[in-house]
Amino acid sequence: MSMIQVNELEKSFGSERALRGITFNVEAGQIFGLLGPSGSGKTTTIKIMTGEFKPSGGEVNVNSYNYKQFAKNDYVSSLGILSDKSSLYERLTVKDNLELFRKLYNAPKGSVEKVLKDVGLESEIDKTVSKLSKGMKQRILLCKAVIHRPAILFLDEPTSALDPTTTEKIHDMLEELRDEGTTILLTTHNMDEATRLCDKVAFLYQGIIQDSGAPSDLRHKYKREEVHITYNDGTMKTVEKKEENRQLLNNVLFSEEVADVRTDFPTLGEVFKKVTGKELV
Ligand SMILES: Nc1ncnc2c1ncn2[C@@H]1O[C@H](COP(=O)(O)OP(=O)(O)OP(=O)(O)O)[C@@H](O)[C@H]1O
Repeated sequence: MSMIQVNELEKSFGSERALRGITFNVEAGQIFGLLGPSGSGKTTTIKIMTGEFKPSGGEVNVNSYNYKQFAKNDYVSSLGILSDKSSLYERLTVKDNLELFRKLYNAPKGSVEKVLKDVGLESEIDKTVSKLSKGMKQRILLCKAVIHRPAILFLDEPTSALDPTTTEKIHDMLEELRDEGTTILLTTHNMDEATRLCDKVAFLYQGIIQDSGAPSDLRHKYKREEVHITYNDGTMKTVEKKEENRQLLNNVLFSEEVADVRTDFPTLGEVFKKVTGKELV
């Protein structure tokens, strides 16, 4: 079942076309990654789905709601949102912050303790937010976004500028949420994150989806059919993997003169560069 359906979506700001007709679907229980460099339209796409921006053209349906219904309370309460605008009350404790949101969303008692345990911060429950590290605050923001167990989670760069340990903890939590059936749409610049987490990604560049698919399918699609051979004397040779070289390549595997044989399997970052001509930074 498709949880998110985006069809020929357009968004212009004055004469600037931030989104130029993008189309994609996200299935229920998938983690979908929108990947693109700064200014490619990732945040604009999320803001349309959270009801902050109106589309200039095209169609968007999320969880059976059409974008014209995105201001409805029951739509809004089915979402969890983490963006650079998400914030906490710095002078309140972690518990008081999360209790506020628990009550706002009518989540059951005990949800605060449970969600803090999920991110490994149960021991910080009585700490004042201003005394937490940046990585801890980000994990508490994620707690705030998921305290009511939303059906859909929108995450705008959830791990940017976080250390590897915190990033790992956030990834574990997102995988758990996915396993519980939450549909997650995230934006990232981080290709390792996308490769590890996403069931499907879309490469967004200049407001256009340049290609999309499962990370491993995209890596296979754009791999070069070449074999790099290094001989014992240090010389190297690149041979195209095609029928007329079959005998040569078969022999290489058993040759005593060959030190190393390598094929190209590009990273998702290399695929992005191949498709868009641009580094994903
Ligand atoms: N409120 C706005 N008013 C005018 N232009 C905007 C507005 N929001 C976004 N834009 C423009 O739309 C384009 C896409 O911006 P967007 O924020 O969606 O990019 P992004 O991919 O999320 O970038 P980043 O990775 O830097 O967050 C940019 O050219 C930006 O200047």
